[in-house]
Amino acid sequence: MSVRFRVENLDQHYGSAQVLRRVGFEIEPGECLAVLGRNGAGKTTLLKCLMGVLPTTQGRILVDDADITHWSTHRRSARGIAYVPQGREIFSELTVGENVEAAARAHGTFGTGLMDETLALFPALRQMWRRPGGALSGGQQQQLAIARALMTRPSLLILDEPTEGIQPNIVTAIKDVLGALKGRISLLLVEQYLDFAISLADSIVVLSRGTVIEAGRAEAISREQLTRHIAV
Ligand SMILES: Nc1ncnc2c1ncn2[C@@H]1O[C@H](COP(=O)(O)OP(=O)(O)OP(=O)(O)O)[C@@H](O)[C@H]1O
Repeated sequence: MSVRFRVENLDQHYGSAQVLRRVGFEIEPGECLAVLGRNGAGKTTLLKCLMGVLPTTQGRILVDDADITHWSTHRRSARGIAYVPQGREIFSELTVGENVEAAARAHGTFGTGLMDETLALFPALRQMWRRPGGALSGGQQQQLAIARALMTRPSLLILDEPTEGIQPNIVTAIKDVLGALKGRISLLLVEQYLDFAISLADSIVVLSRGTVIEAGRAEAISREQLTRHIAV
C-alpha cells in the first residue's frame, strides 16, 4: 500500500553550517520522486532527516495525515518507510539467505508470501542464496539491500544512489524492479545517474546548496535543464 508523503520547510544544520533550507516537496501515492543535485547539495542529509537519523529542528514531515517529524527511526520504519542507504550496509558475513531472513524476522514477514514475491523480483539472489553477502558484486549487494528493505513491507522506499558503482546489466535489472514496484509503493530516489532517474521519476526536485532550485512533474522539466543543474 502506498502513501502520500510530504515534507514542509525543512531546515538542517551541522553546527553553524546550514545544510538544508526550507526544503519541501510531496510524493503522491505510488509515484516516484527523484531528488537530484551535485555532490554536497544536501541529498544524503535530507534522507537522514526523513529517516530520523538526524533530528529535525525546523519543518514538518507527514505521512498521509500523520506528522512523523519527531518519530524515532524505528517507528518510521514500522509506519512503512524503508531506507536503502548509500554503501548498502548488508551483513557481509551472513549468507544472502540469512540477510533476507534476518530482515524478514525483524519485521514479522518471515514465512509470508512477501519473501517469495520479493525473491521473484531478484532471481540472482536466489542463485546466490548460500553465498556470503560479502562475496557478491556491488550490484548484487545493492539488489540484496533492496530485497532486505522490501522485507519491511514498506509503503515508501527511499534509495540513496542505488546505481553508484554498479555494472550496467544490474542497473537495468534494478530499474525494472523499481519500475515494477512503482504504483504499489511510493519511491524517493536520490540519484546522480540522470537517465536512470528520468526513466523512473514522476516528479523531480533539484537541490543546490540545500535549497530546492527546481521542482515539478518530470515531463515538464527538460533533460537540458537538469543537466545544467547537476553538471559539475
Ligand atoms: N556530519 C557532517 N558534519 C558536517 N558537515 C557535513 C556532515 N555531513 C555532510 N556535511 C556537509 O553537508 C553538506 C551536504 O552534504 P550531503 O552529504 O548531504 O550532500 P550530498 O548531496 O548527499 O552529496 P553526495 O552526493 O556527495 O553524497 C556538504 O557540504 C557536506 O560537506
